Amino acid sequence: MTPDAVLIRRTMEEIEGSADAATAYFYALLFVQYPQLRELFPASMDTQRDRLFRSLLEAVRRYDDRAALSAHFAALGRGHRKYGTLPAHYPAVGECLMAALARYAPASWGPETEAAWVRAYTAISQIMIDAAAEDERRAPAWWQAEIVAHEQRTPEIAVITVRPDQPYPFRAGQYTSIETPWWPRVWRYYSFASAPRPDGLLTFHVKSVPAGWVSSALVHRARPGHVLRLGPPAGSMIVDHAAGSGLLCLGGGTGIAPIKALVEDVAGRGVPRPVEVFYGARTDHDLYDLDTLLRLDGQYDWLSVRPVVAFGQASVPSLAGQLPDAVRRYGPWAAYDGYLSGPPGLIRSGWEALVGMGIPAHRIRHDSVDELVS
Ligand SMILES: NC(=O)C1=CN([C@@H]2O[C@H](COP(=O)(O)OP(=O)(O)OC[C@H]3O[C@@H](n4cnc5c(N)ncnc54)[C@H](O)[C@@H]3O)[C@@H](O)[C@H]2O)C=CC1
Repeated sequence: MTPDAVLIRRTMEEIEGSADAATAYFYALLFVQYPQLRELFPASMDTQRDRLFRSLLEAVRRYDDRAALSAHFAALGRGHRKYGTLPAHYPAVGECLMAALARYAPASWGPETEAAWVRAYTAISQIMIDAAAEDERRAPAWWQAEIVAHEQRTPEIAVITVRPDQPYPFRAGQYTSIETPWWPRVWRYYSFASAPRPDGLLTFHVKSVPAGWVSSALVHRARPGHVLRLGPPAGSMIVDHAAGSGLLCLGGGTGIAPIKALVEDVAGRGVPRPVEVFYGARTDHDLYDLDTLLRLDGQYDWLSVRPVVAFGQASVPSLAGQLPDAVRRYGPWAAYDGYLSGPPGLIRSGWEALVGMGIPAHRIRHDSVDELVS
């Protein structure tokens, strides 16, 4: 570990217990000193506070892995364009961040620690600013997308199709951020439920969650004709077409959406390779996209789809129990690439199961668990 990383880690350890107070102080200071920045943030700051702290923790965790750090913050810099973030905003944020750290980590703060933080913050902001500037040359900061279809699959789940106002380039397995007209500046992440299509339309599977403003609005309020905003595509849960290995995919709940996109991607390549999909739901009523997946299963002999139902009697042929346990009953899987998509608990237990069955960690792909919960 570099000396800077040691100092930075110490600050974070000290601040961990009072992270909420420190982030609240940081934002209060920022909005008092720089009131013009307030309009870049949502009216309610609850989720935003957690995000900042998680982002700092992420930076600290990866501080000595420069390649991972750069990739993470470059994506964050591109993602910040949709908020209207400008290079001039970074020093203001840095100044208030240092003030919050100094106040809430007094034991580890001092000239040396401050210098280490300034170096780290300067490097990170430069990565974000450069990535945003480069992105500006080839892509808009956001896309407007009109809802063209809204299909209610269960009382909580809707399948929503939108038409972006400009071409939207992405890869199957990726996700984007969505803002609704009802909650300005509140963005949530959703995976694309299809591979890129010739008509340019994009589809998302949305489940309304308790206290989920964006998801509830998308499921219960949004209708064809409403216009959403989309951020840039992100995520690395994509198919490596250079490799010929099989794909072992675990999709839980609406987590089946990007898995379906991956299946379409493999089909579109026309190079058959084994794809084994385990589609999990709590009860068989929650298997809202089973018909589509079974249709694909019938169409392609390299694809196998197995529904897995955690609780209750199932009216369709399916496996019983939790997804990772069901996967363990089949195999061997060591030669497969693993894909995990669904609630954070499933990603964690699925990851352990796949590693336990011999798939190396670097061949297991999933999205950031932090982004899924926010
Ligand atoms: N790219 C991704 O990873 C995507 C993730 N999601 C996430 O998927 C979730 C979908 O929510 P719901 O449909 O309500 O899912 P859910 O709670 O109904 O669970 C879906 C499946 O995951 C299993 N599961 C849940 N917790 C588990 C655990 N701790 N260990 C093992 N298995 C577990 C359930 O048994 C079920 O088979 C949301 O959190 C959403 O953010 C949704 C779309 C894409």
